[in-house]
Amino acid sequence: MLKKLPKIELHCHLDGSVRPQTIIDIAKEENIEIPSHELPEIENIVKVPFNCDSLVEYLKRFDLPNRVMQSKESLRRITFELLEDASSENLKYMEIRFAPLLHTLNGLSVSEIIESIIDGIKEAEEKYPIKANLILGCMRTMTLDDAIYVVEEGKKFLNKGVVAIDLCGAENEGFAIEFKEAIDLAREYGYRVTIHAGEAASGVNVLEAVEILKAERIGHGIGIRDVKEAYDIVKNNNIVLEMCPTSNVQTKAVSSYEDHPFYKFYKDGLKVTLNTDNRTVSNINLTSEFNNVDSVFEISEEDYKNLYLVSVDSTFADDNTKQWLREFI
Ligand SMILES: O=c1[nH]cnc2c1ncn2[C@H]1C[C@H](O)[C@@H](CO)O1
Ligand SMILES: [Zn+2]
Repeated sequence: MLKKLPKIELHCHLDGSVRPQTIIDIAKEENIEIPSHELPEIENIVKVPFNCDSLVEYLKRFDLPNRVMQSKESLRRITFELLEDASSENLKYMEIRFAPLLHTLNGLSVSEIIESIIDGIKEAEEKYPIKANLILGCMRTMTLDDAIYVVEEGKKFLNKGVVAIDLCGAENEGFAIEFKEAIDLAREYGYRVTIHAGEAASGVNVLEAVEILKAERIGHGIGIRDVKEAYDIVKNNNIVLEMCPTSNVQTKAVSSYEDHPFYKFYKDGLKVTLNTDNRTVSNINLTSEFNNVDSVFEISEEDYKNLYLVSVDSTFADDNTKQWLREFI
C-alpha cells in the first residue's frame, strides 16, 4: 500500500545512494581499482555494518562510491539511476544532495560536476513523472575557503537545478560559527539553507544553525529533544526537520526506532519530514522507511497526508512545482 502512495524526499545523499552493481560497472568501464568485482562483497563494503557505533564509522561507507564518481558520465548515470529507483516507489520530487569537492579527484571542475548531475536529472525527468533539485554540500572537514568556493561555483546554477546549500560530514560542537561567512554569502546569492545539525552532537548546534546560519531546515535535529531553547526556536519559527530514523538508529543517534522522536515531534506540531538519508549505505528506500516508522508509531491515513503536505511546503522548489505536487494527494 505504502509503495503506491505519492512521496517526496528532501534529504538524500547521492554518494550514499549509488547502486552497488553500478559501482562495479563504472570501475570496469573506467579502469578504477576497487577491492572486488563481486556484488556481495561490494554490498558488504558500502552498506552500513550491523555493529556500526557512530556517525564517523557510518561515514567510512562513502569512500568506495566516491571513487567511481569522478567522471561526467558516472555522475550522470548515478543521478539518473537514483531518480529511476525513486520513481519506481512513486516519488514525485526529490532534493538530491552531494558535496561537489568530493568529485574533483580526476580533474573535473565544480561546474562540470554540477552540469553532469543536472544532465542526469533532466534525463530522468523526461522519462519518469518525477522532478528534482540539488543541494550543494560543504564538508565540515574541509575549510571555510572550500565552502566559499562551492558557493561561488554553484551560483550560476541557482534556480537552474541548484536550490540550496548544506553543511555535512562529521559533526563537532560549535561548527556553525566557522562557516558563517560561507553560508551568509550563499544566502545573499539566493541559496536556501539547510544544515545537518543535532545528529551526532548536541541540540545547541541546531540552535546555532538557526541563529547564526539562519537555517530554514535542519538535517536530523534529534538533539533538540534535550535542549529546550533549541526545541523552542525550531517550533516557534517553523523550522523544518529532515528526519531519517534508520540512519539515526545506525549511527546511534537514537537507541532504537521506538526511541526516535519523529512521531512525538509531529504530534507536538513540529514540521517534520521523513527521508532516507542514504539509500545504499542505510540499505533502505522511502517505502521501507515509512514501513519502519508505521510499524512502531502506526501512521494513519491522515498523518500520511499531513506529512506529505508538510514535505511539499518545505521543498525548495518553485510554486508551480509545489502546486503540481499538492495535486497527487
Ligand atoms: O547523515 C549524515 N550526516 C552527516 N554527513 C553525512 C550524512 N550522510 C552522508 N553524509 C556525508 C557523507 C557524504 O560523502 C557527504 C556528501 O553527500 O555527506
Ligand atoms: Zn544527511
